[in-house]
Amino acid sequence: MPSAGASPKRRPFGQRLAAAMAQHGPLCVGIDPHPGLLQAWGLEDSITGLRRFSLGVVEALAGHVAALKPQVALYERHGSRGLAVLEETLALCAAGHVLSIADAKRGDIGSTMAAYADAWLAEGSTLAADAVTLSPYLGFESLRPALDLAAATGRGVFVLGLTSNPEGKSVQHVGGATSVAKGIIDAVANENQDERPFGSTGLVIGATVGDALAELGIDLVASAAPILAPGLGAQGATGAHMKASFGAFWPQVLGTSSREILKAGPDAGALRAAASATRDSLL
Ligand SMILES: O=C(O)c1cc(=O)[nH]c(=O)n1[C@@H]1O[C@H](COP(=O)(O)O)[C@@H](O)[C@H]1O
Repeated sequence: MPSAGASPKRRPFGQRLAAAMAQHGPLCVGIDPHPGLLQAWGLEDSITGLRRFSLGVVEALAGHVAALKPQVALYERHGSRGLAVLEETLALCAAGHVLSIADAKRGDIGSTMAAYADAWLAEGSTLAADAVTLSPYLGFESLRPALDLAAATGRGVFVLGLTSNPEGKSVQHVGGATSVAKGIIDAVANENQDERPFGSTGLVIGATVGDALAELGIDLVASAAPILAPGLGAQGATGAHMKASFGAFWPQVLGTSSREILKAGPDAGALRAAASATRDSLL
């Protein structure tokens, strides 16, 4: 069983991420083993294919990018053996000294949230990553067990603020100048007080949000949050779009792209070249 009370053995996630971004540039590569990508790599949609794909991505990119982000759903669809491959993938990230972000998008009532926190953030959990994505739409405070455990173990979280999908607006933009998303971003700012360059409570703001930050009057500098920005590549956003959308908040932004880079595999050199080209578009 994971041990929630263990003392931290590592620097806070926000500091470790800032160092990784300074060393490798502001790119995270998502590990999204879609059936079509497995096929394109010459692999079966099976546990063996999932394992070869996942370990191949980590082996190719550890030491070359700031972070890797396995998409948990694509392991869950293979059942318990898929989760075992995810555990192996996270362990290989740790061994390769590349930060891991488990894209699990967890969010539940507080008592259940504590169990999710144990899975993704506790010492001794085989699923623990350096950070996990969380959904705050049961109320930001419902995330408290995960926020507290991340702080205790030197891990981080990325809380959904403005998501990259077009449907997100129907919830997140509600309220205009006092939007639902702004309330979440203010709550994140409260978690990161006095932490610079940024704290360990991050935000997800889609690379595809266009003018939404300006329209909603959102100040990301005040949040002191690292910003995970998906939507780059396969969802249509480019580095130029992102720089226009984020403006003065750019130093906080960690772009993340999955399919656009993964389709360059399985050759490790081709994967690295695709990641480098995307990273360079963010510099
Ligand atoms: O939390 C995420 O990473 C996420 C949030 C969001 O708003 N939009 C979004 O696309 N994502 C994830 O980022 C990845 C994007 O994959 P690509 O579109 O292939 O680059 C997927 O795993 C999504 O689940």
